[in-house]
Amino acid sequence: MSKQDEMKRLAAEKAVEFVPENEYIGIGTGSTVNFFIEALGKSGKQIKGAVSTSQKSAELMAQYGIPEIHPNEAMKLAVYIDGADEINHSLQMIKGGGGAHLPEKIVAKLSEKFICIADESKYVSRLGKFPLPLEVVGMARSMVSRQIVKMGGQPELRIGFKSLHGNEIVDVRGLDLSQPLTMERQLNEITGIVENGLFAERPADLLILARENGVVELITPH
Ligand SMILES: O=C[C@H](O)[C@H](O)[C@H](O)COP(=O)(O)O
Repeated sequence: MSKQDEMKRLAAEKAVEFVPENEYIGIGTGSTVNFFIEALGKSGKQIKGAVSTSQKSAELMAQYGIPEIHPNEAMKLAVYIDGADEINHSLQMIKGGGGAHLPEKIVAKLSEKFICIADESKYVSRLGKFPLPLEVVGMARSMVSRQIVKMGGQPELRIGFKSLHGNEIVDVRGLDLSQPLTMERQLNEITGIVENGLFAERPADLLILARENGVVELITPH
């Protein structure tokens, strides 16, 4: 296992301690969350059910005997566990490297507590090195891209990729993300953008960060 995977596994295993029994929870998407699903399944912890944010996570949950529920069946989720592509010191994030940020944002907003699990390479003082994913309705792709260029960004279509809801993903570099909440709202006002990958309105409440030396830190927003 690579050093980075080892860190992801450590953070994911720690997160299992924060899962309450007999509650509904949310489970995100990605390589870090895959370790979490495995660790939760093997822990023997009993939950009422979990909302998943992708087909891949749902399949893995089934493999480990974790019961799935539809988001519309859950009034609220006790906790949501997910990874991030970047997370800053206020625990605001860029997500959507796997194109799952729309369901992830819905599940995050349904959850009382959002716990992000990550290796130390994801923890940054300023968001923006990782390209920001936009989920875009196909017929608006060019129109949205022109708008993004006017805002100073460089849009790039993720070729051959469709989101869970059949939309396209445009990855954007070069936007000024120094005010993540303002930018999150501004982008979602553009007609044709279904959702962007900034999580500033609903940041994480806790970051479980695994360091290369094997230390796992619990970080709250500051
Ligand atoms: O769309 C994908 C999600 O937002 C993931 O949480 C994010 O891309 C991090 O994935 P990974 O744990 O594979 O780095």
